[in-house]
Amino acid sequence: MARADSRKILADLKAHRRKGAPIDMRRAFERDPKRFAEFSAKADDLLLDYSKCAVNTRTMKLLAQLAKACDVEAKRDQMFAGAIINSTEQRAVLHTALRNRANTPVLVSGKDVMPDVNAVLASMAAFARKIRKSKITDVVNIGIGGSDLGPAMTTLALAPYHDGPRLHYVSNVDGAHIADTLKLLKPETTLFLIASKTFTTIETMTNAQTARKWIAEKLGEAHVGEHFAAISTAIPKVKAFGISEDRIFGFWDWVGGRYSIWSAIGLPLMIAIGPERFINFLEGGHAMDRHFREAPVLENLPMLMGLLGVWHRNICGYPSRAIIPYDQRLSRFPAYLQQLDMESNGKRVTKSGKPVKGDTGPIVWGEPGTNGQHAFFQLLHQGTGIIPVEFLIAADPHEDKAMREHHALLVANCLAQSQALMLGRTEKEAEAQLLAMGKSKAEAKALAPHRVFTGNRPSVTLAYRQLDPFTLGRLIALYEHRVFVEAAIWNINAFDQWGVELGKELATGLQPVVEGKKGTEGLDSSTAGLVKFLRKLG
Ligand SMILES: O=P(O)(O)OC[C@H]1O[C@](O)(CO)[C@@H](O)[C@@H]1O
Repeated sequence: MARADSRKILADLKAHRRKGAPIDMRRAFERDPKRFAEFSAKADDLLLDYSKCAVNTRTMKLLAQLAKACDVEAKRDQMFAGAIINSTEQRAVLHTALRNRANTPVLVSGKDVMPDVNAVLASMAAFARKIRKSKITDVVNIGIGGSDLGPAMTTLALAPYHDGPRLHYVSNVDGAHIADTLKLLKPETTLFLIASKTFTTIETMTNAQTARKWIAEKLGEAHVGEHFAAISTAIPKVKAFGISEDRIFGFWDWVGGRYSIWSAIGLPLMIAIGPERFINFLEGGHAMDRHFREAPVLENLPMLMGLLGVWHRNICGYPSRAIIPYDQRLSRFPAYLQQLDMESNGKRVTKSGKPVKGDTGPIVWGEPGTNGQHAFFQLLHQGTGIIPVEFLIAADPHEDKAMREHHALLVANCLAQSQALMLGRTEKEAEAQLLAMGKSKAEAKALAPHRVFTGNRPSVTLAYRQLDPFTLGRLIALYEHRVFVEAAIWNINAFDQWGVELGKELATGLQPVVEGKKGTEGLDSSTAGLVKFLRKLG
């Protein structure tokens, strides 16, 4: 089908919503005891419950038609086949090859990439084993964006499996970050991993030079080599920094930074949890790839999440979505998804450079539950706008039986929040409750509006057995593919990030002005005023 069909389906979806699809969820649940069964799907033991979204059978049928009209399945197959789908950079997009545990050939310009993928994985494993057995007690990953968020988030998520040296992550160019980290370390037992796809990112290079100076000052220049290793696609630049070839772990231009946790960028995680568990993590990603390629659209978790994302963004007009893991170890997952989602789909032109009609990526944000409940949930429940929520919850915690009470409370809270968003509380119910609490009729009437919850607010819940390496791999791949599905429908390129360039260029120009080596002439008066103010106080 052509894109004209997709415009027609979008119009049908809008009409369908206007004319009152389900859409009172409370009543829909009362009427249909099978609602959960109809509007949930599983990939093995990973469950997506989307019955608490205001959709019905026709909504899902129209959304499936939209996926067809936008050729989502064909585009997916092109990605897996190594087609040049990152059109502005003329690159294939093959992070899936990095976790291709079936080891089937994956061709880029006619060449199978799997032998190189396997070779890097083997050298990472040998290095990780060596470090895990060595005197190294602390490993510091210096990187930013995709060269930081993935390993940092996964190291925290897999804390129960962490039996290697301590891991530290330094990303910010703010000297406070590396200074506070170095204070915790002994140079003799510290290894620095410099992680940068391009090996030009100014934050990473500045931190790397500071770390290099620290080692040289404390141990002598001759010892620098043994305390550094690097992860990059730019091997000559790494060598010029002074890191020997046997300590460089490469990857390829067909791996985007925010999709690179599966590559050598995952080395710190591998050092933390060991190569075998890292392979389990890759296997999880691969299992989700198979599900994405094989499951029919309405049983396919990434397709469903992508389609619901489009429903909420384009049909319902919700500008943001909240990610709330009821899993403390996923506390950096929302930050990780911010880069994955917003750097991929924060685009205003289509693949052919024309302005997009309608909206693209929403604002993604979140915090772990239950903490968020005591901070911003007020707005989720009673604010004037609607924000779809994505809850994540494990069935089986790692903590021992003595702490089961914690988990029961965690689960109860997670389920209660999605229930409250959906059910709400009417004014009549609020009044009745106040009367039962002993308030007078007049008091109940006055207070009731403050205690009303409009309800009918959408959420999905992702439930899994346990946050182990395999499941974490599945969850990350699920979100990657959801971003892909949305981009395919919006017809945008999810794999470039030109939007980060302008600020970088301007910062380079401003650095000498801030340092006082250049005057403020020609700058806008706000920037000039701020420079002067900061220079005076600094
Ligand atoms: O790994 P590099 O090349 O240092 O880049 C770090 C990050 O910077 C970005 O290019 C954005 O500035 C991200 O896409 C990337 O993950």
